[in-house]
Amino acid sequence: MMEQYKGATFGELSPHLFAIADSCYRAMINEHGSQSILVSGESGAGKTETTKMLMRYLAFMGGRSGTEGRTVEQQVLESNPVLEAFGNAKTVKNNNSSRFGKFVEIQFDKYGKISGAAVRTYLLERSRVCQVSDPERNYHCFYMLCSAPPEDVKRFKVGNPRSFHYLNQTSCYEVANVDDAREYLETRNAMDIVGISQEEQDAIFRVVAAILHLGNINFSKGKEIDSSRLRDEKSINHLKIVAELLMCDEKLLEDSLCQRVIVTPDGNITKPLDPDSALQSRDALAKTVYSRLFDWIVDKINNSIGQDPDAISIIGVLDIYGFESFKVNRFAITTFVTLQKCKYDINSVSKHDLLSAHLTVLSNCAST
Ligand SMILES: Nc1ncnc2c1ncn2[C@@H]1O[C@H](COP(=O)(O)OP(=O)(O)OP(=O)(O)O)[C@@H](O)[C@H]1O
Repeated sequence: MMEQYKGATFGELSPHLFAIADSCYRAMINEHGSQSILVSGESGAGKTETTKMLMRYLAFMGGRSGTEGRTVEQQVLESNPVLEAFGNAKTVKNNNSSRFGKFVEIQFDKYGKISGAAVRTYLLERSRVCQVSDPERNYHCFYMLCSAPPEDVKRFKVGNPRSFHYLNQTSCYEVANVDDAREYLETRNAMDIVGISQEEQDAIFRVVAAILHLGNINFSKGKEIDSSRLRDEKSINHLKIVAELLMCDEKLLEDSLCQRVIVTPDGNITKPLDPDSALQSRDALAKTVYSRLFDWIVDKINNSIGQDPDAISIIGVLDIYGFESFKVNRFAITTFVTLQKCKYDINSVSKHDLLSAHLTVLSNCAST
């Protein structure tokens, strides 16, 4: 199919994503300018699969033959299973839904050959780490770790996913035709390929396990007014495990959950948190640690692939978030507020205005 579309005039053959990739590659060569392909559509429409096929076509056109070792394009394609383990989850619409935006930048030299690449990710859905509802699941990596070989389950102190609060808010633990135990081994294998060492892999899964235990820490009222303390022996035990896995001081960890530090010009003031606020600070920590882990993995992949500072042009492929429809959509509410701030009358808003409001919200999210 790639051979058929290679060099064919656009529109001459049936519509195909290879026709788009081919005209994009030719435009880059003939007009000496960088190009971008935007892949958009509803969740589950096939954007991520399309992005992978577009990359295969660009590798077919711009790949180097006879290169020793793994080529840039192979490495980009091989990074997908790692990104999907940490950034994809089962949703209502798609068993393998990307919960982040991805811009793959493929760099070309003056001969039109691929010389480097970079993967940039946007707006990982952090809330999923702590909050998930039926019939959806949390990120794949959590279930993979719980289904790991017995020695790893013991080493990372995990077990049945039903015993973790961040996983048992929904009754969905398995995905049809997906074997989490096999996916765990395949993800570790994919990590080997993208240059993540065994030691680093262990550290990654320690963080994943720590987040699961963090979610099982609960609080009750402390002695002082509006203060909190660990609720019971179970919570104390989970805190100990988190501190051990994250290699941090147990007391400092507890303080960071039960207290808030206010920075003032006259010095720092420590204020206790009530049990509800302590729960919020627990969830905030889990979300922050997870999104930093994700960013670290993306950086690691980029270092391993390698960039070409002398690239003549690039082809970017943007795989954006799939559109979804919720009963309560907080993003839409934020957009509505933004529209009101912009003094729009909501009843006379055109699609174009709505889109620019969405973009304003997106860029605000990105900058905060
Ligand atoms: N070209 C294809 N051939 C066969 N199956 C496909 C193809 N494209 C997509 N699918 C099927 O549809 C599912 C959803 O595709 P994909 O994950 O690419 O959707 P998406 O648009 O990226 O969704 P989201 O926005 O939720 O991430 C895939 O897991 C696969 O089973």
